[in-house]
Amino acid sequence: MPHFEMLLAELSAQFVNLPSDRVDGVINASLQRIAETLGIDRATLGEVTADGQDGFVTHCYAKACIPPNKVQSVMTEVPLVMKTLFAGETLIVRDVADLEEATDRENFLRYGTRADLVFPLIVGGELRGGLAFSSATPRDWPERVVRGLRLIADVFANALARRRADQALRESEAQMRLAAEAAQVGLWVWDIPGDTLWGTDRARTLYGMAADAPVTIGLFLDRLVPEDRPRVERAIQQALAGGGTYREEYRIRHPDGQTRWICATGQCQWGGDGRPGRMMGAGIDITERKQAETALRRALAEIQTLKDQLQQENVYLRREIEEHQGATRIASRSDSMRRVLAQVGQVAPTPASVLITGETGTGKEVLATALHEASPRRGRAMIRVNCAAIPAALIESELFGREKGAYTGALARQIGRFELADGSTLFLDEVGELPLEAQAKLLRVLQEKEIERLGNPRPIKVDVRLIAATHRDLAREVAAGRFREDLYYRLNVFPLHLPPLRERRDDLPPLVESFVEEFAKAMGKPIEAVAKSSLKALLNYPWPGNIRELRNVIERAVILNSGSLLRIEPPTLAGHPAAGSASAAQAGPATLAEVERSHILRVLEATGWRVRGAAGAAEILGLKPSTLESRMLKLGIRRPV
Ligand SMILES: Nc1ncnc2c1ncn2[C@@H]1O[C@H](COP(=O)(O)OP(=O)(O)OP(=O)(O)O)[C@@H](O)[C@H]1O
Repeated sequence: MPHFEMLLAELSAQFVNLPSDRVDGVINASLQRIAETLGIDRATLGEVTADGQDGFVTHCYAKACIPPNKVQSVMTEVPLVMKTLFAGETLIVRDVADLEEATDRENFLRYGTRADLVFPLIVGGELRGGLAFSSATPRDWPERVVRGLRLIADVFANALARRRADQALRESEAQMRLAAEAAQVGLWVWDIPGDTLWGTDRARTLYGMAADAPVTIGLFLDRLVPEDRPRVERAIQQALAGGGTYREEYRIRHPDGQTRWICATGQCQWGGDGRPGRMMGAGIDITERKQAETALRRALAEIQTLKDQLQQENVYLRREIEEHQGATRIASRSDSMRRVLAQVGQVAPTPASVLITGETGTGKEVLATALHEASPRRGRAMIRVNCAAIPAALIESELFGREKGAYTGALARQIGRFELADGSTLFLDEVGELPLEAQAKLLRVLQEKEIERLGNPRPIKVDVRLIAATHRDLAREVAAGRFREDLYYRLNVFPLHLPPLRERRDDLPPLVESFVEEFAKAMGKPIEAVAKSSLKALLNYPWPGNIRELRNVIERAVILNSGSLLRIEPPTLAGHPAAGSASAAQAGPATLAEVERSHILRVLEATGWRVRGAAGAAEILGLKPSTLESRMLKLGIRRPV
């Protein structure tokens, strides 16, 4: 074989299985060998840009007599060459001086070229570049040389195409890796016949595998939490048996003892022999999601339990209320009470706020209960708050609730009474005792129909019907600056006044009858009637403690009575606490409430009715002033006027 053809055969052989990172070097060396063999001054390879619009020199060999070709834009510098190449043809120029195309001619001469041979580099029908052989003097290009160089041009074109494809693959692999890393996805490939598992760094971290240690499927299975293992093995078997895909969530126990939840997906690939060749897949750490799910499930279970409890409590409370109501059914016969009850009938179906006024013990709470029970909200329990019994500092959190940590000592979240009463009725007893700041908040709730828990400015909508009660003359309290006028008007939309018992003596007989029946039944006493003289005495007594006092008197009488006729002694006015000289001994055996009342009275008298401060009644009794005040209210103790 002639020398040139042998060279071409040798060069072509070098490109077989040539790693892509060596292609450039071998092309450069080949260009030099060809140029030297054929006595050519310069050999240049240019590649078309990715958009196919231009080209630039990428490989070049030049002898000393001719400078390397520095063409930057082949489109503008050698348009004729490019036109020929795009047509898929070879440009053969014996003497550049004969070229008609001036641009090409001038630029060829500028680069010291007098003769040129240019081959298109075509892959898959697409022009990828050009291979040019140049001479500093005019020369002929024999057919044998042209044929041989065209062959080598094809070899170069294919090598460059392979290098490009390799590069693109590597880039896309790098991008995928980057994306997988960014998404914290671990990629793995299981070579099934060789039983080796390859994984990205992330995958190794996920599965707790050392960076360089070889991994087999057995090692992976050993890492599984034992209860998850059979399920994962089954899923792998199914994928290998033909299912193809695999998706499982399982726990991996790391060598350092920690357990992580992993979600893995995989795809099986079969080899030419029809057997599973490899499985490729990805895994992500879902520990946090799983923990959140568990916490949510636990919370839901807790909510369910609480809901059940609440339902039970509700049933219990309703029964309690019904029983309680049975005992305090409103006994009345007087015209004034009938009028009040008629008003209750009118206002009950509406959502209007109601203000009940009346002396202590006249039955304000009983009336509020009756109103709620006659309203469309009767299906839910009425929520009660005694404003006098709650220390001023706590009243707001009691009414509106508070978030955990709203203030020092607020250890848990507290639902306020307004929220509890949502959809029902809130009974604010002793509303006149509400501190001014709490009054302002109450007014806002009534206007906006939403509350804000302490420590959380997010408003919560509530639908609450308000019934307020007070033994005070609120108009006077407003005048004295102790009660907000605007709140007073808001509450006083529908006022109900309960007259004292002394002004509705007609109610006394039914009340006596009702209490006697209640206590006789509760104590198992066979009482059939009340002595007429007793009834007369009761009617003559002014009842400063109102119905509560009457009830206590009857309770005591039933306790003391033996036989079927009940004798009731009304308290002597002189001995009445409100008269200021209580004497338990004088009144004979007394109920606990009476003993408590007379003791409080004695202390109050001794302190000149001073409740608060050093040596005040509260301090002597070892009670908080607010507690003492609320007890005084309950027991009907008032400073004599
Ligand atoms: N009309 C009535 N029929 C039967 N019992 C009544 C009636 N009115 C009041 N009572 C009873 O009298 C007692 C005092 O009533 P209640 O607590 O409703 O009064 P109050 O005006 O709210 O008192 P305070 O102002 O001290 O809170 C309760 O035991 C209640 O059951």
